[in-house]
Amino acid sequence: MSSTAPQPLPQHCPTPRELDDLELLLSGALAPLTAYDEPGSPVTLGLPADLASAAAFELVDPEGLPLATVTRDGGRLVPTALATPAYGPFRRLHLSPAEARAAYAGATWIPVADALTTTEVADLAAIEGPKVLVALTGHGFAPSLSPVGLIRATLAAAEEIGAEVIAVPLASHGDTGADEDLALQVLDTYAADDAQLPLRVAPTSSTGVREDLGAKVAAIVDFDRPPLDERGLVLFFTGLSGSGKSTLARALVDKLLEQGKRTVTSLDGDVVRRNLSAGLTFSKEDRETNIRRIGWVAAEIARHGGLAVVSPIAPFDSTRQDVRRYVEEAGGTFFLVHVATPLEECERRDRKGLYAKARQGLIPEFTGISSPYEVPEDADVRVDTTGRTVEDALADVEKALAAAGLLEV
Ligand SMILES: Nc1ncnc2c1ncn2[C@@H]1O[C@H](COP(=O)(O)OS(=O)(=O)O)[C@@H](OP(=O)(O)O)[C@H]1O
Ligand SMILES: Nc1ncnc2c1ncn2[C@@H]1O[C@H](COP(=O)(O)OP(=O)(O)O)[C@@H](O)[C@H]1O
Repeated sequence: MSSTAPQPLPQHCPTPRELDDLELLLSGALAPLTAYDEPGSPVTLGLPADLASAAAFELVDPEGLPLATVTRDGGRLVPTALATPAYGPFRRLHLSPAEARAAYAGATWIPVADALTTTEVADLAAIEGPKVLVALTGHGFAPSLSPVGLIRATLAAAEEIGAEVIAVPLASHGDTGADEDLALQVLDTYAADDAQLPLRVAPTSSTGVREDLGAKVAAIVDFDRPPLDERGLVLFFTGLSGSGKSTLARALVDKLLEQGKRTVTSLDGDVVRRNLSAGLTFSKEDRETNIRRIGWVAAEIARHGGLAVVSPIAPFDSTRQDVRRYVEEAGGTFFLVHVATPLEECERRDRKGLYAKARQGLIPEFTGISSPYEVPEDADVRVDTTGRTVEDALADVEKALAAAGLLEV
């Protein structure tokens, strides 16, 4: 007897940008777009190689909840809703165009992509009739505030204006022109024939903290985006084995603890491999897993305004970029220190005798010998420790941190 049980569809968890797109495709907010990968549209879906030719698959959220099935129609990837996420702050404000029109038809529709100033609040309060502030909370669209910060700031302004607030997670697609066009299209869908105002803030500009904010809005902005030197910070030391990462990181951590201004979490490469990453090898895949784990923990520390000092080899550029993204998405600052001590000096030091073993072929895939190290081109500071004292080399890092307004040691 042959089994005829249907095979479950393969699953894929999209990026935060693609998840925002999914919500708007399904709610009708991106009309006339109803699918990913329409010709000429920035609303695309990246798929792993194993799904590149799958006829159908499921999109799941990061917790594994199936949100939609996707089928192919020519080159288009057409989603059909399975579930609507019921969680997330201010979910009740995520109205589809149909829901929003049922509630607020006849209003003036006002897109908001940053905290509103007192002048803007006064101008908007002077507009006659009902008003709806449309907070554009999608991934990367309003980069000066987090999505929840933007909604909180908009709600505070709305109280003074006498307006309603809805949240529309329109994401940035990395192209200002395309972003503005999509914003216009989305607003047209919500406003239909009602009055609407143009978008005031260039969507992808990081405007920093705006001047002239009312007290309530300013307090929300301060909480959401504290000054640089109070924000979460991840100091990421990368470099060859023996370059001096741990020594510099440890010296810095000690100074910070003596100073007593901030709490510090240290995630040293060797130490992490004995606990968080126990059992991982030095294959490319396992190294990437190791660095992403470190990055994930460091980003959570940054989310709470903490300071994490991490010092793995982290030989691959793309994984370092992933960590930068995790940290920045958590509202923290990522600061990359390349401990650029040359291989010859690291090998001369050979503190643990590993280079000698690697040269004899006793340790496979050894960084710098039989496994690559991709030199970072995005380092905030580069330090070659050859012939220098620890204090002297560390001073370069401290100067760069101070110059960036991040930390005074
Ligand atoms: N094959 C191979 N290649 C490189 N390094 C090796 C290897 N095997 C063991 N070790 C020891 O492990 C430490 C590096 O671990 P990391 O977690 O920092 O490496 S990675 O970021 O995952 O590439 C590294 O420690 P550090 O000297 O502190 O860098 C080495 O002591
Ligand atoms: N200026 C310097 N900064 C950091 N380490 C130095 C310096 N000069 C010499 N060293 C020595 O280099 C070695 C670096 O080892 P370590 O800090 O464990 O490197 P890594 O963590 O990159 O593997 C230590 O023995 C340290 O004493």
